Amino acid sequence: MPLIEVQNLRKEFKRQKRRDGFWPLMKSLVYREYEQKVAVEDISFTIDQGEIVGYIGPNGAGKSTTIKMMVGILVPTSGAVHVNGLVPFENRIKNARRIGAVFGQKSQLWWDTPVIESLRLTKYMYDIPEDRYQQNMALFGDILGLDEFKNVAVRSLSLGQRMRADLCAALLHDPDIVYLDEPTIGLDVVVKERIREFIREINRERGTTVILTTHDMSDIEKLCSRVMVVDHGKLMYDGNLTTLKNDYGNMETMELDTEEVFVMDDALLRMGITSSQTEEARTQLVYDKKNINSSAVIKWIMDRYSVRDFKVKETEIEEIIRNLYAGFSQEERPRQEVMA
Ligand SMILES: Nc1ncnc2c1ncn2[C@@H]1O[C@H](COP(=O)(O)OP(=O)(O)OP(=O)(O)O)[C@@H](O)[C@H]1O
Repeated sequence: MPLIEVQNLRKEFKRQKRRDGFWPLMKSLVYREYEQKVAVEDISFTIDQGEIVGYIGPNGAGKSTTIKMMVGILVPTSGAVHVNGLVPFENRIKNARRIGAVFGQKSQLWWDTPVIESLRLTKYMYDIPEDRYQQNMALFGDILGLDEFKNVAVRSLSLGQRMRADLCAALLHDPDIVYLDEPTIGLDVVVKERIREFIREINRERGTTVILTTHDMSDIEKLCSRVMVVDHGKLMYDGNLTTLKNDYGNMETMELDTEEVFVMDDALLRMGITSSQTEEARTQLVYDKKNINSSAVIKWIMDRYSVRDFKVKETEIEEIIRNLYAGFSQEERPRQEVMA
């Protein structure tokens, strides 16, 4: 049986219509008008124990709403969620004991209390046996480097330190599932790497299932074998990263350094090549490698310019996701900029 089962899940919100202008605003104070917002629309998926799944999509796509229904904070309008065989909103306490959650912007620790005391309080809250607490503190503390700041009050921690402390607190009671919302946002590269290592380790050592929402595509590349892409409340893609890359990652970028100033030519535009300048005043040409061969492009350039240097770059995952959205947009809705 899958650990998480989501079937035809839907969530609608009723919200008051906003009116602009003085009289419409006055009128709306007397006559309240509501509009319906479908935040999650007919989403179905299953997640097995031990998976690390990236749940991604642009702002307002419906990611948090889905996760809130899996945690039991929100009641679905229709459809069903089962976690560990339980309906989360009917079994909030039981469900809470088996899950951990870290929401990037909010800490679950006691603000004025030193980290180590906060973690001890978590131990009592979840009734964690002393020996298990010690084992977990040793493993987590080591990877997360908690010793550096364990006696500092939570309010005085840097963002990266706080995130490390929060991750430790969320996993102390050995949850089966952990929901991580933007766990690396705003952190420097070293701390990001430490946090990713921690996520890999608890998944490997403890078999913890991880559901990760992030706008940082390196998190996805480094951690997730499976990605679910949600947009406008609908599940647009569910599969592995390699297929996502193969299906949507056909864009190639050529970076050029030429003696002469490069001027974009109509012939290149007609071939579907776009150009931009890098900060170092190099030219970047972007094209679909399904249609265009990079040697044909470089030949065209070399016939006209003295090329000092050029390199062809692998497609960045951000580019893939942008293509993915652009693909959907052509079919369904106006093009939009995603994952800036
Ligand atoms: N309590 C609520 N009342 C009304 N509308 C809501 C409520 N919560 C979310 N929404 C709306 O539902 C849609 C989906 O929101 P949700 O927070 O799930 O998106 P998200 O993908 O998590 O976005 P982000 O990446 O910005 O966190 C948005 O249009 C949002 O404005």
